[in-house]
Amino acid sequence: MLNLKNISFSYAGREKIFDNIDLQIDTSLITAIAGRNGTGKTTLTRLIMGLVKAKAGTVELDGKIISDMPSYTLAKYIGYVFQNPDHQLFASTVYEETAYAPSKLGMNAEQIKKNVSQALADTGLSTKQNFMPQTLSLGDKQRLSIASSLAAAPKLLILDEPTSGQDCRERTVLLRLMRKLNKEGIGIILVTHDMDILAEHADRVVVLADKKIAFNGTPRGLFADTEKTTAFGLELPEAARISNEIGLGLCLTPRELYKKLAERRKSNDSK
Ligand SMILES: Nc1ncnc2c1ncn2[C@@H]1O[C@H](COP(=O)(O)OP(=O)(O)OP(=O)(O)O)[C@@H](O)[C@H]1O
Repeated sequence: MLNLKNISFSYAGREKIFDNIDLQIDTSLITAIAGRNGTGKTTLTRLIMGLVKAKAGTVELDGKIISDMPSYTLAKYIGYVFQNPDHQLFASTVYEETAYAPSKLGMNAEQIKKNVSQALADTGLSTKQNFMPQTLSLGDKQRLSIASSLAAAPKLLILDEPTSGQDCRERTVLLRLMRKLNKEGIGIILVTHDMDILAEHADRVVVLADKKIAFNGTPRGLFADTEKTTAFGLELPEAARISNEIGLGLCLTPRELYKKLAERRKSNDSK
C-alpha cells in the first residue's frame, strides 16, 4: 500500500498545488491519476518518487517512510517512466541503459544479467540490446524506459502519459505490456488524459481538482456521475457517451457496448 499523509506542496514562489491531501493507493492494482491540465498529476508522481519534496507530510510504502529516501535507492521499490523518454535515456546501448539501475543499486553481475535479460524479454527488446537508444522509435524508447525500471525489480511502476504521441499499434503493445506486468504482481500508477484507456484498463481512478483528491474510486463509479465527471473537466469515454445516448446503461468499453447492443437486438428479435 502506498500512503500519502497530510501532503502539502508548492513550487518555490508559486501558489499551493496540494493542500493537506491524504491518499492511499493499493499497489497491487492499476490506478489512474486524472484531472485537468495543471492540477498536479505529474507533481504527485514526482512527490511519490522523491524528485520534489513536500513542504509537509510523508509518503509511505508498505509502512516504510520513503519520502526521505534518495531517488536512486527508491528505484528498488518504484520505477518511474517519464512522459518523454528522451529525458531519461542516456546510455550508448539498450543493454547498458537497462543495466544502469541494477548496477547503481549494487546488484552482482549475475543478477544484473538475469534482470536485464528478463526486462528486455518482457518489453520485446531482446533483439535490440546493442542498438543506440536514441535511434529507436518512440514506442521502443518508451518500452526501454520501462525495461530500465523493471531491471531494478520494483513493486510499483509509475507511467506518466505513456501512450502520448504513439500510433495505435504502439499504444496497444504498451497497454498489453502494462496489463501483463500488473498480472505478474507489479502495481501500476498511470497518469493519463485518455478516458478510453482509463475506463478500459484502470481498476481505480484518482481525480485531482482544487488542490485536493476530488475522487478516489472505480472508473464505473466516476463515469456513472456524468455531471461530476464534467465538473472535473473530464470527458466521458466514447463507449459511455454512446451507451448513455442510446439508453443502454453505462458501458465503459467498446466490448461491453457491443455485448449490450447484441443482447438488446436479441431481446427485440424475440418479441
Ligand atoms: N518545476 C516547476 N516549477 C514551477 N512550477 C511548476 C513546475 N512544474 C510544474 N509547475 C506548475 O505546477 C502546476 C502543476 O503541474 P503538473 O505538471 O504537475 O500538472 P499536470 O496535472 O501533470 O499537468 P498536465 O495535465 O498539463 O500534464 C502547473 O501550474 C505547472 O505550471
